Amino acid sequence: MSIDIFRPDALAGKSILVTGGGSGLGKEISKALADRGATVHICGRRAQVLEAAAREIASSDKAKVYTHVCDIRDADQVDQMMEAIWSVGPLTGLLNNAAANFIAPTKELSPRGFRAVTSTVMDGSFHVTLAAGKRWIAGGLKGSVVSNLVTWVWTGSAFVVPSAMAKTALHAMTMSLAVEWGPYGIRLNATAPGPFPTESAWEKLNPLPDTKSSATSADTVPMRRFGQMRELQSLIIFLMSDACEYLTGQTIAIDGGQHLAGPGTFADLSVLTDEQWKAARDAIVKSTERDKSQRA
Ligand SMILES: CCCCCCCCC/C=C/C(=O)SCCNC(=O)CCNC(=O)[C@H](O)C(C)(C)COP(=O)(O)OP(=O)(O)OC[C@H]1O[C@@H](n2cnc3c(N)ncnc32)[C@H](O)[C@@H]1OP(=O)(O)O
Ligand SMILES: NC(=O)C1=CN([C@@H]2O[C@H](COP(=O)(O)OP(=O)(O)OC[C@H]3O[C@@H](n4cnc5c(N)ncnc54)[C@H](OP(=O)(O)O)[C@@H]3O)[C@@H](O)[C@H]2O)C=CC1
Repeated sequence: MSIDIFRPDALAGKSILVTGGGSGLGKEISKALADRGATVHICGRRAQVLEAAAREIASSDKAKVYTHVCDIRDADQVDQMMEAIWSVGPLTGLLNNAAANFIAPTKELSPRGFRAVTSTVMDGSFHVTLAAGKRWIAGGLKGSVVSNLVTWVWTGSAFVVPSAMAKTALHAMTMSLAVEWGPYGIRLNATAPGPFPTESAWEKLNPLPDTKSSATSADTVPMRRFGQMRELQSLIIFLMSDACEYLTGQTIAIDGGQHLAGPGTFADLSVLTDEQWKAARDAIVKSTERDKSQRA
């Protein structure tokens, strides 16, 4: 059956858990999933934040929204949450979105600081993926896992080393389980957003008003702007729908080309004027003509 992902009910019959769905990108994506007819489960550690988010998510549609207070670092809590979810009905999709991060010089990180990030991003996402996956396999059900990663899985990043390490581990999980669980009809993909400003991420990654990193600047994005929520929402709807079930094991960048425009490329030349390009060409031609004049 072909699915038009632009149909308002493209996700009717779907049930999707969004970890960290109480704030930021998770909340906005949850709204879009509910809007397309999915039942949405959100989890996080703060009950009040989740309740407020659930009201917002449900207001955009009649879809059902369930909240779960759960620290995904604790595998037992994750298993209890998954039991509660399955008592309502099995999931069809999981968005690994919950994360922890802050900028810090790596030489200053304590073991607990390192674990605060990696245990949330890597261990936590693995716990939730495993808890969903083993239930899908036992029940003979298909499933779609999408993990919200970052382009540092390809480039690495200074000053956010635990996050870069843990997100890269999930990139490896995505490729590995796509193969191991493909025969069960379980797909794993990931998104790697560029800068989509959210309150919490910007407080932790852009804390100094006068020391802005190029990572959080729109100027470094070839498209010269931040990402818009609806763009990320559309990609996740697509990955959670039945529109392209042959797509698995992929991490898809949605960053306006930012990670391809690094200082080792000529990306910065996009500021040259036509006159400067003409001068550059003249200089190159002169160099070539000198070379030619020396040929036999
Ligand atoms: C491509 C480009 C795209 C553009 C840019 C965007 C790229 C986005 C990519 C990814 C973005 C995100 O993930 S943004 C996600 C942002 N959201 C969050 O982080 C929400 C969750 N965060 C949290 O809960 C907290 O901030 C966090 C500290 C991480 C964990 O809280 P906990 O209560 O578990 O931990 P705590 O007990 O407070 O602290 C644990 C230890 O961590 C240390 N610690 C805490 N903050 C510290 C700090 N700033 N510097 C050093 N160390 C720190 C403490 O001193 C403790 O160590 P000891 O002193 O030894 O005890
Ligand atoms: N914003 C951006 O530009 C980009 C974001 N991303 C990724 O998108 C995702 C969302 O980021 P963003 O919305 O900006 O950040 P937020 O801080 O708003 O979202 C993180 C969410 O994770 C939850 N969370 C954190 N730790 C745990 C835990 N141990 N157990 C359960 N839930 C937890 C938080 O809720 P609570 O504190 O209540 O537990 C919060 O709702 C992250 O994976 C991030 O790496 C990637 C690239 C760019």
